[in-house]
Amino acid sequence: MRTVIIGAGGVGGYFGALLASAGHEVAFLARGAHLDALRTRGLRVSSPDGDMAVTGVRASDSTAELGTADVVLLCVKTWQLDAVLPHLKPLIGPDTAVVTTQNGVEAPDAVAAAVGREHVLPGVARVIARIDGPGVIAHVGGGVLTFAEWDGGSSPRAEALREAVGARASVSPGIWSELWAKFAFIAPTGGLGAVTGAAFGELRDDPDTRRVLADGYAEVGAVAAAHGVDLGDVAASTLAFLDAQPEQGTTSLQRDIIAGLPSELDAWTGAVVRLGEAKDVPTPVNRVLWSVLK
Ligand SMILES: NC(=O)C1=CN([C@@H]2O[C@H](COP(=O)(O)OP(=O)(O)OC[C@H]3O[C@@H](n4cnc5c(N)ncnc54)[C@H](OP(=O)(O)O)[C@@H]3O)[C@@H](O)[C@H]2O)C=CC1
Ligand SMILES: CC(C)(CO)C(=O)C(=O)O
Repeated sequence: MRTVIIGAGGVGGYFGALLASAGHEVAFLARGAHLDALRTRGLRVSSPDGDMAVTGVRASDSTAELGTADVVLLCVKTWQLDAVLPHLKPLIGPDTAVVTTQNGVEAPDAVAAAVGREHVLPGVARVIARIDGPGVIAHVGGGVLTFAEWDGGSSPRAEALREAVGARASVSPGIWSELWAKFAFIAPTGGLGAVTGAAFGELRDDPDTRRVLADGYAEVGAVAAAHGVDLGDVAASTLAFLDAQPEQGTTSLQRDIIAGLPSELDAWTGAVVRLGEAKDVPTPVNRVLWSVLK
């Protein structure tokens, strides 16, 4: 299988290294010092599951140099998508699958507008990984890529990708519920975490912030329902998920905002408000978080 990874960061570097280590042909779109390091020293991933080192890496800052792919793993941040999408065309053959990994629920539509819906496999990345220096990725935990065809079905190309990634991949008929369920967790938790600076443990233990989170999760559930996705008692299930996370855990949104870096706020909290407005669903908790953070 020929895979092109768009964005060799935490997600792209980790899953790219997994595929390359399993003997698949992998090429990376990268830039700057990271690109130089990939070309000269290769890609290294430190991981509690065992380190990976990929040498002889094919990498470029131009998709035109990478050629068509069976699978494109799209691994840039949401705010970097607009710049990348017009450059996907050289990678797309008749049956190419573009798998989205972005947090939030809007990336599949944005990619479909650029390359055609028939090429898009909505995906969810459950991993904690980050760039630790040029050519180096730190994998902290998790590591499962879930995806499906647009309608939740499987296909020969989805099965081929599942086999290529191995135990760390699954094809899910509930891919849209999975995307929305993760969204229900990250947007309110990320927003409240960014406003307070508190980690998961403190947010869930304080009865007041716990209540704010429960209300924020329920709002995303109502927005999801209005968009045709039933998340059930999402406040209860998402609080249970939060309770199982490490006490010191935080979201990337919180870390990026507090560090003064560009963030995915628009695709997380902003999207809750926007998608709620589109269906006349009030989202007061998320709206306050959005108003403060933007
Ligand atoms: N990291 C994680 O653990 C998880 C992340 N996600 C989601 O996955 C997505 C990717 O996140 P993550 O992997 O953390 O992001 P990273 O910032 O680690 O990686 C993105 C990479 O793409 C590169 N890139 C962006 N635009 C271009 C371009 N035009 N040309 C070449 N390279 C480019 C960036 O380079 P540069 O640094 O130069 O901009 C960077 O190396 C996000 O939507 C995130 O929410 C989901 C689950 C977990
Ligand atoms: C689920 C979580 C919190 C794990 O890193 C995440 O996806 C993020 O922070 O972007």
